[in-house]
Amino acid sequence: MTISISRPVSNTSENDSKTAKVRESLSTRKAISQIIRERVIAAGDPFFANDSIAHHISDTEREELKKEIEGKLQGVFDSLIIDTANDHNTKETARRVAKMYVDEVFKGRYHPMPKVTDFPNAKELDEIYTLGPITVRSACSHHFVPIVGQAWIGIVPSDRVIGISKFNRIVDWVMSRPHIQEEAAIMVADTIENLIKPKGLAFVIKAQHMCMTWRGVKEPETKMVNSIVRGSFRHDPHMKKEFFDLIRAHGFGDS
Ligand SMILES: Nc1nc2c(ncn2[C@@H]2O[C@H](COP(=O)(O)OP(=O)(O)OP(=O)(O)O)[C@@H](O)[C@H]2O)c(=O)[nH]1
Repeated sequence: MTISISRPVSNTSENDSKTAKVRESLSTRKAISQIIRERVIAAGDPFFANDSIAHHISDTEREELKKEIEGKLQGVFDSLIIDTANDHNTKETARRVAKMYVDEVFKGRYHPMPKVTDFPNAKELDEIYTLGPITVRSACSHHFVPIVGQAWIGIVPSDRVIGISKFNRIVDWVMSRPHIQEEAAIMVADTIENLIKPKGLAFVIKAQHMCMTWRGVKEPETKMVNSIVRGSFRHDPHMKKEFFDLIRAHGFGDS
């Protein structure tokens, strides 16, 4: 008796060519960071560490970008000779750090600005109001370690006002990028100015840089303070003084 066993017919040369095509497309497919970078360059937009590139990235691409960053960070941990395959503490660290960069500490680069509703300045208020302290969290561009501090805002409104919580949201969004403090202050001031075009705008930031406390000179006390004054705060010394007196009364200068 002859028993015949039927097997699926395997067309080896056809399969080989399919595999080759998949390999080729994987090897020639651009990394998502490259696709986004080319888009940003084509638009003529800057992409320094403290620039937002959120408007060039879709939600799906952001997820893909995190995967790419995770792979690259894994390479860093491999080069640091950490046994991430067996060390229960660092097994998922590449994924965690990629997510932390894109969705949390640097979300001001990859996520759009929070929605800000503005209202008419119905009573035509043209006195100073101040807001603070606003907790500031950022990271320095030089070492990628935290900058932590406080900020105060002074406004003399024109015809539009925004809800006060939106100032905290804007500060958080702008600061959530790698920065140097001087440029961060200018960027926050520019963002607020573009939104409500106030008659006067003051922004003061006081922060401690972990690149100076945790490493380097290891100086635990030094804080950097810088201020931006525009419009009526710049032209009128009495208004400027009133602003600084007001924020001093609300904690600026206490430590
Ligand atoms: N102007 C300014 N400098 C900053 C800021 N954040 C960090 N720095 C400083 O940037 C400098 C970078 O200096 P480098 O000499 O390139 O780096 P480094 O050799 O690691 O320097 P050290 O920190 O002195 O060890 C350091 O002195 C930091 O203290 C900031 O927001 N503004």
